[in-house]
Amino acid sequence: MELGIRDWLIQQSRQLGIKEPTPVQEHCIPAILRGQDCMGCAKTGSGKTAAFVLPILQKLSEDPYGIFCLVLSPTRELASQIAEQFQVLGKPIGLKDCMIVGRMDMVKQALELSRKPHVVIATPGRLADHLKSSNTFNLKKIKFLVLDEADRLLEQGCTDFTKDLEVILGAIPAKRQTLLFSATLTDTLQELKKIAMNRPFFWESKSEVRTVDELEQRYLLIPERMKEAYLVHLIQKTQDEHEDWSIMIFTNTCKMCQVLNMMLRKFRFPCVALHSMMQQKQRFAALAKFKSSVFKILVATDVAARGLDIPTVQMVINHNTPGLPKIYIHRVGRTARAGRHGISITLVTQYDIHLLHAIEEEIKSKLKDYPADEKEVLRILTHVNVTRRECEIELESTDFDEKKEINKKKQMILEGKDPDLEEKRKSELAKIKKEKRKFKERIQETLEKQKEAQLKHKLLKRRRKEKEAAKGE
Ligand SMILES: Nc1ncnc2c1ncn2[C@@H]1O[C@H](COP(=O)(O)OP(=O)(O)OP(=O)(O)O)[C@@H](O)[C@H]1O
Repeated sequence: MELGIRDWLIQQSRQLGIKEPTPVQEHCIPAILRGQDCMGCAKTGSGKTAAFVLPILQKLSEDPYGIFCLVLSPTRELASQIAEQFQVLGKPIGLKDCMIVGRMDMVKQALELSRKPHVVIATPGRLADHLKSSNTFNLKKIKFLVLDEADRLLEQGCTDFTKDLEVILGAIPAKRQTLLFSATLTDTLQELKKIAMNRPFFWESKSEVRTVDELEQRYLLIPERMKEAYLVHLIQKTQDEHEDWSIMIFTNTCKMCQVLNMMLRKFRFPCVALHSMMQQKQRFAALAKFKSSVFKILVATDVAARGLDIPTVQMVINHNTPGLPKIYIHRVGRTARAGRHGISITLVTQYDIHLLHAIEEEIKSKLKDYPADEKEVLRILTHVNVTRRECEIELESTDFDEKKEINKKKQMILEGKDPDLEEKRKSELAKIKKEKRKFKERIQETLEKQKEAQLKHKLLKRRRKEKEAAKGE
């Protein structure tokens, strides 16, 4: 590499199969080494992680101290993956890293932080908790702040990181290098520019199409009640036709994820689930089993949509059409990475056609129809639907929904809210809304009655006039 990267790092990169730089690396690494802030927007699987890990390690090797760099990631699994890249590439300099993510032992983490690791890789919530509760470490001397999946960290999705980011940004020095990366930076560009304060070097891959050429993108227009039968059919077909295969299935809720996983297991498919209602240890274990091909199917919610790099994944199936094109881009980006081929199949019902159009408009490419064997799907339809229903009943008999409520309450407590008060507030709000709706309906009714009366009155008047006119004649 002619990018100013030292020999030891080049040697180390080779161990990861990194020989020639990808475009995002070619452009961003020199800028980072020059000391500039950097915003890199490049397609999924194009090597954005090494684009920041390599120059940071080089700078660290020139002046090693802790805590030198802070990396923020939206999910715990992605944080763990970034930590792995730092560990492999930073081995020759004896890199000390530390991962600070939620639902893992906080005391152990505090101890690790106090030992001044070179690099801290964290999810915002847990790091903010440590900053608020502990004085055994500080981030006042960090040289680098990295926001991986930067747009996700800034948007107000179901997990809102903005408050935690405020705490973190308040704890780090203003004089630092800020590096922001994602495959979808453009929506949040202005907010991101505020975080990268020193007129950042901005690099975006030029291609019009937002997904990679090696990805074959298909859709299947089907009725809602046939989704699972198609899913089973697609998996069976892949299993029959390929010796080496691996599929990621994305669903929209934790419950659906759990039901599909149970159902596919009943069909003896080797699959595991990954969603936010699982214990963190289970989550890491599920991912490890999928990565090592012990299980060939991962059924996941969008917690696995961004950043995860599992080279063996050949197929992504969207069990639901993503409501946001951005989510689609990240989901299908779990396959066809680093120049490999891959296929994505999105299940679209008659109610989701507008979503499909929005996706096509955003990615600047048309999805093609997938030719499925409908007869085969019809043959298994009843069996699949009965099995699915059985799994739903089975799940309902467990405390899955209850756990969800408990998790919600826990989250509220962490946010400093009183769950009971919140509950009351919600039900009162619902009551007020209901009353308002009733009031509106009553007004509507009265207006309609008035209109009707006016019409009747007009009609009578007209008839009377007509009668009088007739008499006059
Ligand atoms: N220069 C390179 N040559 C070959 N492979 C590379 C190179 N750089 C990175 N890779 C490999 O490409 C894969 C994808 O890289 P990475 O996970 O960094 O992608 P990404 O751009 O961050 O994707 P996403 O947007 O999905 O997070 C990894 O397995 C990585 O080891």
